[in-house]
Amino acid sequence: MTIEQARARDAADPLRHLRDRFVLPEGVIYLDGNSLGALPRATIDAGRDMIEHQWGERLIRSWTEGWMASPARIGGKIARWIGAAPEEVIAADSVSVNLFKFIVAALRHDPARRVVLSEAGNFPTDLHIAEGAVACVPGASLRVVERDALGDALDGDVALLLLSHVHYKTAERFDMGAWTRRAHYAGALVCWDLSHSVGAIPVDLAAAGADCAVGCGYKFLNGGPGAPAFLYVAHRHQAAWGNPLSGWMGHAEPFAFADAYAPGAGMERWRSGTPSMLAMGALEAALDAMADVDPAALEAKSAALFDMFAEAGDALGLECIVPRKADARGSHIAFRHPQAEAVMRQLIAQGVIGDFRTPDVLRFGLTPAYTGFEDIARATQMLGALLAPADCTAGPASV
Ligand SMILES: Cc1ncc(COP(=O)(O)O)c(C=O)c1O
Ligand SMILES: Nc1c(O)cccc1C(=O)C[C@H](N)C(=O)O
Repeated sequence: MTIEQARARDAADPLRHLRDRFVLPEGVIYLDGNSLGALPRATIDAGRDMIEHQWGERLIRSWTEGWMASPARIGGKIARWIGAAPEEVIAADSVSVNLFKFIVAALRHDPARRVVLSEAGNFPTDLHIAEGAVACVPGASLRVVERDALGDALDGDVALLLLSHVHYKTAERFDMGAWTRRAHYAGALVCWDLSHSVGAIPVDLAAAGADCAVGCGYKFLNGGPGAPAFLYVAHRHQAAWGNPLSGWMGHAEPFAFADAYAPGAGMERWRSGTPSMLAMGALEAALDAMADVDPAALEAKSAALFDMFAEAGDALGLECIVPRKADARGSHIAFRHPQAEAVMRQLIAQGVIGDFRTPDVLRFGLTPAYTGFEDIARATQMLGALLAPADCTAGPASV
């Protein structure tokens, strides 16, 4: 596709106006929103208000003027992105910390089952945290198997199946409904890590019958570096499950300053310590900036961006490691290339920001809210120029 054709597609894109809601630096084609989302313009003013007014002027009064309620309020704003009811979601801590909470909670919930099952090659923190969490629970162990062996490994010992909805490297998407049903049939609970799906493709935890989920605030939700993550617990489990990181902010009455812990109602118990309010404010501003956007429209745009990139990749002879079927993948494209690291370094030096993932993967995030067709046309042209073998037959540029 020529640059002119790509521009025409951008002009016809019903989501094109969303791009203006983000700060996108001149001279940069940003294809890494699946790692760190771009800065929403609204976050700048919200950050100023948070610092100058809420912190600077209102000082400690802000805790009762909105800060204490913000994890649940923000959770309620995330709910629409994941097919949850507002009171099933809360913003808190990091994905890593929240995974720990759920793994220990699930193991405690059913003492007859001692195994946490996950996929080999899952995002490292999921496996590392699971390794640490099972070590805290007597008799528990972690079972890690290849994707095609998950079904057989889902036996009567499994307490929790821990899966990333979209794989961070290959973008493969699990069929959430089918795998949740399989886990339930085996008597296990499921925890979905939504880090690479939330904010880019529709997620429907309720329709899938999911038990619990965690997700990231700084990728497609654009909440800023180190943004708070979130937790989801289905209504039906909320009363019975407990947070092993039982900090005072998750207490039923934090300001009763009691010695003994009593869990807060609903999702409140999944809080642990004091939230970072500057980070909460940035995440909330980002969610508000996208509150009118339909996740299905984002998915359709993501698919169109993917197809354009994949076609260009085919023409360059690149090996795409992401499924071609739109409903079997997330919102990035990735190629295997023997010189992936060097190629990505050069691309970044030229202003095309994707990333390299070991050992040989070139990865490009497609953030439907702000990535344009012209971005893809230019990025793939630059990629093609880098990959083209040096033309030894050509003479000097001028004679
Ligand atoms: C699937 C997945 N889970 C978790 C994380 C990150 O966890 P944390 O926010 O705790 O660093 C990432 C990316 O960093 C991820 O891709
Ligand atoms: N969280 C990150 C960070 O603090 C530094 C660099 C990258 C990240 C990431 O988010 C990595 C990302 N989850 C990935 O899919 O590779």
